[in-house]
Amino acid sequence: MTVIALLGAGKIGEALLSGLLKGGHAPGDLLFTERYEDRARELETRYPGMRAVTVEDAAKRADVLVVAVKPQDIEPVLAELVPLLGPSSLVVSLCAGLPTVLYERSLAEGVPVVRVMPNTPMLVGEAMSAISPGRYATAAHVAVVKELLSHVGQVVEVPEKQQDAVTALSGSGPAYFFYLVEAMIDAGILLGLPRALAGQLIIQSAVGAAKMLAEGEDHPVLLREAVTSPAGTTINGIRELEKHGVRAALLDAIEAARDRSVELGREHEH
Ligand SMILES: NC(=O)C1=CN([C@@H]2O[C@H](COP(=O)(O)OP(=O)(O)OC[C@H]3O[C@@H](n4cnc5c(N)ncnc54)[C@H](OP(=O)(O)O)[C@@H]3O)[C@@H](O)[C@H]2O)C=CC1
Ligand SMILES: O=C(O)[C@@H]1CCC=N1
Repeated sequence: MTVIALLGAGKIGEALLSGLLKGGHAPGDLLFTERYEDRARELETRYPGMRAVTVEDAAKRADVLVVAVKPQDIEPVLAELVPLLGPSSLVVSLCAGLPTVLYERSLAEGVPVVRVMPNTPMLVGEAMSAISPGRYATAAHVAVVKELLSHVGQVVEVPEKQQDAVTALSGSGPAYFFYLVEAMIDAGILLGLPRALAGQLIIQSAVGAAKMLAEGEDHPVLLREAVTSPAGTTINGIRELEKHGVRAALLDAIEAARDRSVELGREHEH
């Protein structure tokens, strides 16, 4: 089985480890590095068989090194990796905004790098991951990464220049859905429903709507129209959403997220 080492096991790193375990990956083939002992012990306890290792060990033993630190923390990680990696290594970066060229400039010549933007639904095997090979990554490297990520959800390959937009849409996307659900549960509270009931009503509605969308039988516009009866309740709700500019707010929000991804890349240009 492919040995995977995660450099930085925070939220997305843990989601990947947990998703791979659920997908049948052997815990002994999953390694991770962590800055703090306490976090390392916490993960080892939560996922028996999985081991915290040093960066050196990770580089020696892993077929795939997955970088999952915050973009702001990348420099020391790269500095540690420089003497450890060569063309037979494979680096997968999950970091928002960081281009493959940043790695290629720092690491030894020929080290293959694949940039990936996943999302946290990896935890439940429903990730959307977009992958882009860097300069030294071959079709075989791409196939390895695709296979790996296919255990935790869907995978698409995109040109690297689309990764900032992808990050804004599917990388950050789950947060926007959670935010909407949270706001709708509050609306239930406003209308006098108990919180647990409001939660159940909205979450199951979200699951049902997501399933209809995923089955792809109809365009979202048609699905929405089918709920919107003439002179009914839904159109009154929609009028308020339009009045408050929710569509424009979503366009602006996702554009702002894209801009931040571009900025994160620029902050590490030099
Ligand atoms: N969260 C998400 O939904 C997504 C995140 N990403 C990307 O994944 C990366 C991680 O994000 P996220 O998981 O949210 O962030 P977290 O801060 O939760 O995770 C990063 C982890 O890396 C650890 N770390 C930092 N430096 C080192 C180091 N030198 N060696 C070992 N571990 C280190 C951090 O420790 P400490 O806590 O001590 O700082 C932390 O546990 C980011 O680059 C982000 O852009 C991509 C897609 C989705
Ligand atoms: O907020 C972030 O920067 C990360 C990248 C995509 C989702 N979370």
